[in-house]
Amino acid sequence: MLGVDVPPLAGPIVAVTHDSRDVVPGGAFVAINGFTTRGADFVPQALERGATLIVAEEPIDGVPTAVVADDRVALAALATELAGHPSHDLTVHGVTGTNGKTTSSYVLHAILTGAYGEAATGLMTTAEVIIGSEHETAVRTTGEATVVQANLARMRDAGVQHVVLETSSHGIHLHRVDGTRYATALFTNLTRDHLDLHGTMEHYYRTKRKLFQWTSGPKLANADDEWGARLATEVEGTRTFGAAQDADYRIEAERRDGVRTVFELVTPGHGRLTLSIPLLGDYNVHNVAGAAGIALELGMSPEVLTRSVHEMAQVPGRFERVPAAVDLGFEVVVDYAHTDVGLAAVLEVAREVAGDGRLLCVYGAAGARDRDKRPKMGAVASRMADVAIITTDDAYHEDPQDIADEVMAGADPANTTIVIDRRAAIDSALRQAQPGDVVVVAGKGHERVQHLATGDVPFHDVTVVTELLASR
Ligand SMILES: CC(=O)N[C@H]1[C@@H](OP(=O)(O)OP(=O)(O)OC[C@H]2O[C@@H](n3ccc(=O)[nH]c3=O)[C@H](O)[C@@H]2O)O[C@H](CO)[C@@H](O)[C@@H]1O[C@H](C)C(=O)N[C@@H](C)C(=O)N[C@H](CCC(=O)O)C(=O)O
Ligand SMILES: Nc1ncnc2c1ncn2[C@@H]1O[C@H](COP(=O)(O)OP(=O)(O)OP(=O)(O)O)[C@@H](O)[C@H]1O
Repeated sequence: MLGVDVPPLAGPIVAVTHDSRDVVPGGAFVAINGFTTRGADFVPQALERGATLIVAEEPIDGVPTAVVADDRVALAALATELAGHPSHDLTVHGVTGTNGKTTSSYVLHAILTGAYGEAATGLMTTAEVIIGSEHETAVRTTGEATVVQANLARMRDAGVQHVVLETSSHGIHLHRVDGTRYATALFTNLTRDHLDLHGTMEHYYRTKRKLFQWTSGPKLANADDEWGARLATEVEGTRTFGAAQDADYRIEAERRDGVRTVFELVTPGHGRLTLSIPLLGDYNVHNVAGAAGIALELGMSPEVLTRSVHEMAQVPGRFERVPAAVDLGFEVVVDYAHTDVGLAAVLEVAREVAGDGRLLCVYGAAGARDRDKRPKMGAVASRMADVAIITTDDAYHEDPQDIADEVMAGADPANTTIVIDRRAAIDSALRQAQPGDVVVVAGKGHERVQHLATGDVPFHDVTVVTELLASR
């Protein structure tokens, strides 16, 4: 299976992992040569925990080792074999791109659920893993191969038929989806990101292109994105969606209808469809158009498609409206925007919804990464919101006050204050909100934990907002 001779084994391998802390007796440990540490250093721990097979790129002194050309390829091969190649029994839909993967994945999942029923569908995204009616919080966008294969196997065993798999470029590049057979592929867009892993945009693009090269069935790329347009010319059988005149699935006549968006999708096989979606923002029209295109390419009826997107639930933590606020006459929106660009996008849509009302924004910058964006976020919030409250995001090992001060450096003190405690900051915004106003709580979206130097604490913005409103 690994293409190498393995040392004699006492019995069959019962499990595989790349993390010595997760080794079980009778399991295999793949010692990965990581970016920061060497898995080989943890072989003694793996053996202590009962590993009966050690796999590595180099022989390990004194330990019978199965030497492989690529440790991550081997990890995926073992994981896929142990899970029994579950993707071969499923229809797997891959969604990739820099932005919009999670939202597009939810839309496609909603359409597939509308067509085949909840029990027949599954989803793996940044926000959640869904197996039929069961929802679990996800850890990564695209988990390790062991996680991907185990989840696919659970879905197969539960009777799921269609799985939407959000596929990050890390997932592709680090072989987390090797062994997964994709039936369809959707590409949302490509913008500057993850260059620490890829080095160049060209490498980033080529990594995402692999998903399309692996997929035999329907493939759809965003014609309004230069990389998407290129993808359509480079991978045979790829069709396009977007507002571009030559897009196969063309977006037209987009308009906002309260807290919904209505648009027309001009399709190659079913003429002009009118879609009404509970999502706002031009980018979400693109996310729906791509997912709708895949569904139609699969042969789904336009009626099922139209009904499914009309009735779809909100996407967790992506412009998620908190119902409890609506009764009080204002809107509270929880969003995952955690960069200046993301914040500007969400505030632009929120401003439209607010109309003559005021826009209040609670936000913060994460610790331990990308300090440049902090003052930029401060500037965006001050410019676009009427009232801005800087608070703590995931501070990690940093002092939240230091981060807030750096955000404040770009903000206008005339409309910005700092409230370090996130619950108190949200409470302050809610207390100031009047009927007609919109409060945006940005940064953590679907997340349920806040990472602080003092430890992890449970924190879920939607829950906190709901609790605070209930206690009024
Ligand atoms: C940058 C990146 O992707 N890093 C991944 C990489 O880490 P690494 O090479 O630094 O690992 P390492 O710390 O050097 O450790 C080497 C090996 O020793 C093992 N080890 C380590 C300690 C120990 O006690 N025992 C042990 O066995 C580790 O499990 C690992 O196998 O290999 C690890 C094992 O495969 C991954 O867990 C890790 O993902 C980290 C956690 C991560 O944060 N990844 C993010 C960036 C990511 O993948 N994000 C994308 C989404 C991107 C997006 O679209 O926004 C995602 O799909 O989630
Ligand atoms: N098609 C799109 N184009 C540009 N921006 C988008 C698009 N879709 C969503 N966004 C923005 O990106 C944010 C994250 O959206 P989403 O979670 O769907 O993307 P993602 O690619 O899955 O990112 P992540 O994996 O970090 O969740 C949204 O809150 C929105 O501000």
